[in-house]
Amino acid sequence: MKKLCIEGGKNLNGNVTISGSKNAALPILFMTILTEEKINISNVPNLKDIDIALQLLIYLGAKITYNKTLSIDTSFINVFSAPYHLITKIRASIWILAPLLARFRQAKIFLPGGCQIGSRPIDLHLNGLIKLGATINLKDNCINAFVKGRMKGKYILMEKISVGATITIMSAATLAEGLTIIDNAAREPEIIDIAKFLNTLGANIIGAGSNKILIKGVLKLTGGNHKVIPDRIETGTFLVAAAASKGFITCNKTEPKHLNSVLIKLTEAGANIKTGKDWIKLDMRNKRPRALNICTSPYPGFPTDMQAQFALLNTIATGIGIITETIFENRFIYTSELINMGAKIKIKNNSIICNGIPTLFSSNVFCPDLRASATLVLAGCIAIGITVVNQTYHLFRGYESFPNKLNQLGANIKII
Ligand SMILES: CC(=O)N[C@H]1[C@@H](OP(=O)(O)OP(=O)(O)OC[C@H]2O[C@@H](n3ccc(=O)[nH]c3=O)[C@H](O)[C@@H]2O)O[C@H](CO)[C@@H](O)[C@@H]1O
Ligand SMILES: C=C(OP(=O)(O)O)C(=O)O
Repeated sequence: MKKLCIEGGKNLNGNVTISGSKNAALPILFMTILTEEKINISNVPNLKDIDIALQLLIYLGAKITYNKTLSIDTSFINVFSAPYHLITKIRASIWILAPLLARFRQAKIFLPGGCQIGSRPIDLHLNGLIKLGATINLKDNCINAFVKGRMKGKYILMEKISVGATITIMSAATLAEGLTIIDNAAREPEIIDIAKFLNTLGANIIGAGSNKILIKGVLKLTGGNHKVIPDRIETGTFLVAAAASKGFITCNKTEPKHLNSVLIKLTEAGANIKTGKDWIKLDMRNKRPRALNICTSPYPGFPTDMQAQFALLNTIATGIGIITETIFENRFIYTSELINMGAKIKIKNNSIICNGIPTLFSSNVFCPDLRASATLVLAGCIAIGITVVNQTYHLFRGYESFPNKLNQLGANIKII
């Protein structure tokens, strides 16, 4: 596995172009199964997770070509089960289940993979499908699902807000008979993008972005074109890169509206922020951040996927900051690596208390998950000395050209 060797002590300054959203592109790719007609998708990020999703589609029989835009033709799909070695590599593979079930009335998949940041059950996905009429058997980590005829629209009250389960139910309900109402739905921008994509194909979805989504099932979807939204978590990560390194950055091709809660916290930390239609500028030159208190929550709250990056900001801030994680129960594994770099962090229940110090020192660190990987790379960029970042598999799952983009901002990262 690749390692990164980082010479630290750098200010990160300049312009960065934000890639398409991983967490919007992945479900959209699997939803191409819902139609027999050709679909063109642009702004798909070049990531390991996307490669795996495409391999899964190809395994099922899809024909895929790429020329700046991904063209996907799923009319040839004739396999309804997916292989263990692919499905278990990514969390997003769960989203193959509902489209197969909706179009072919059957699917067989293993439990999905993804970041090990908690137990991450899939009960809400499966219960949603069962409510819509599917029969599901779960045995030996394998899900066997089938349905007689079309699924039937229902009122579904989500007992917990889940991005993934909201997407599964939207997907199934699109081709179901009658009206489905998802109450207490996730409100993330990725959900809005998915609804926009499905509506382009002829679906009838309203309310995405609110906590109640109404889906009137249609018999068939057509083909169409879609451009994936910018990656708000990649944007937030680069803003933290500049804020933690006393830098000045412009993130281009992004969507400032999707980052409200993150921008509020960066401003509270002392950053000077300006936004335009598709750009965000952050200036933190000659300033140490002020420590922040943060509590993660579903959108529009502060994203759990930005928790680790902001913990890094607190490590070198003035004062004491408390970050509380409410979404995943095991998302602080990376803190031991930051402590090895000198950070003063204590874990108490689902919070980390950080006493800011002026600088971190280099170390040999190991990446436990995706956002932690990016955080440890940024820590290496600002620490004194040479940091070696090991286990970078997760980093390349979710960030396009991360070392290159950082090097263009003045970092010195070598892939070894
Ligand atoms: C590929 C992708 O888009 N991943 C994102 C997605 O993950 P993912 O879709 O897995 O996250 P969810 O929103 O579903 O999870 C939220 C909470 O609900 C729980 N839960 C979820 C499903 C279920 O059936 N039962 C259940 O109990 C989870 O364990 C977690 O505690 O949203 C998370 C929350 O914003 C992000 O951190 C991930 O980056
Ligand atoms: C947790 C994440 O990804 P996944 O759900 O794919 O594991 C993430 O994107 O931060």
